[in-house]
Amino acid sequence: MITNLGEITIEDGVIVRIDPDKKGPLVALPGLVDLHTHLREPGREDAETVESGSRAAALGGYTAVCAMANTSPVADTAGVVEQVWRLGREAGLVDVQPIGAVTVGLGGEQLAELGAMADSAARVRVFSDDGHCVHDPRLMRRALEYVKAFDGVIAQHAEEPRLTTGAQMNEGDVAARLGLTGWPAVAEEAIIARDVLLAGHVGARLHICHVSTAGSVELIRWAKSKGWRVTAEVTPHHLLLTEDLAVDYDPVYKVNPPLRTEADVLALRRGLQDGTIDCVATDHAPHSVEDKECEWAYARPGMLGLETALAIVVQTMGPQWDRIADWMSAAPAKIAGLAGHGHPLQVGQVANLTIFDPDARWTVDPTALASRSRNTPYAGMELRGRVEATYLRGEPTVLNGKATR
Ligand SMILES: NC(=O)N[C@@H](CC(=O)O)C(=O)O
Ligand SMILES: [Zn+2]
Ligand SMILES: [Zn+2]
Repeated sequence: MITNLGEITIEDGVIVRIDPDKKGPLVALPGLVDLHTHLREPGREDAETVESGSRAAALGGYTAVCAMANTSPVADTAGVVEQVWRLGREAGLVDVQPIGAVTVGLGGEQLAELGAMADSAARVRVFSDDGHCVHDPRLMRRALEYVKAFDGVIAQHAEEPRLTTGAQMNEGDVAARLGLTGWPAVAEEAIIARDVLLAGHVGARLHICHVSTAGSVELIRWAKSKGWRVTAEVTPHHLLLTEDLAVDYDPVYKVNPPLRTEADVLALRRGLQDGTIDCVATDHAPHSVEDKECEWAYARPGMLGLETALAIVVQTMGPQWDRIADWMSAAPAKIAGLAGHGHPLQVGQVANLTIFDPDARWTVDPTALASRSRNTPYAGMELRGRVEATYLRGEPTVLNGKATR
């Protein structure tokens, strides 16, 4: 089959020709890769399934997503990660790469069978207790030592739980005014400081999930200057939104780590621009209506991200297409060790790609999203730029802004 996308020609799933003079107004990017997605299956299929989340991902321009382990049962054995991997293949909309839990049941007490997950059909290379912090420093050290043997990586949700008990939003003036318990920046920074030291000591790879504070950016910059193998991600929402949105107690803005201050947002953008932060990851966190549309204190933290990520990154960082290809495709593919993803658009490469219309305007309608949940913080917002088409190994998963299956 030969497909002609303006300047790019695909044949049998491979890019066979690029004619720069045929370049039109649309932007072609390598298929996006999300390092941090919650697909909720098994266990919370009411909020999302591998299939619905895969469709949301394809519509957002993704060709691969890494599925977080905080499912029920937890993805802490070869059996569960293989199940998620198989469900991803059946859905066939994106490559679903399971992340394995670091500890049994995310309990933080006993290492999970990391080697068995690595050797399974799912070939797990990224391990995370996301949702929870691997709190015990000795266990963290052992996890880093263990994955070093097969060049795996520990992705840490950096949150010192003793400093965030009962926390509801960023600690500061706004929380004080609203009467909500604060989640201080130091709770994130203290764990990052500890873990970059551990990663340096062990010589293993550490990845920091959803970096949210200016101080965290400084610590990661310092760790990288030491030559330690540390990478980091930022979410689209932490690049745009601030704590002030909590004023009306709308729990759609409740998220972990919390939305921070304008100064943090600007530091995160600078950190991404100067390479301190390696990539953008969505932390797509679907939650059911019961879990989300209730009082702030009872609502689960988390927001949708897959279908809006690219437009938000273009809005916050500008149309720097080569950098965006790095932040949202090459860098996350490299961190996750995903062969066949993240390569530049060149003749001879597998045709995983995204066609983006930078001028299309659309209004986010939570009920029109492919996700089974509707907890988007961008409801009613007009966004500029939309994914027109997504190709996975040359096959369209999205055409004219609609999923093909
Ligand atoms: N980000 C969130 O607020 N929630 C995530 C967990 C997490 O990423 O820590 C979830 O699983 O809902
Ligand atoms: Zn997390
Ligand atoms: Zn998460």
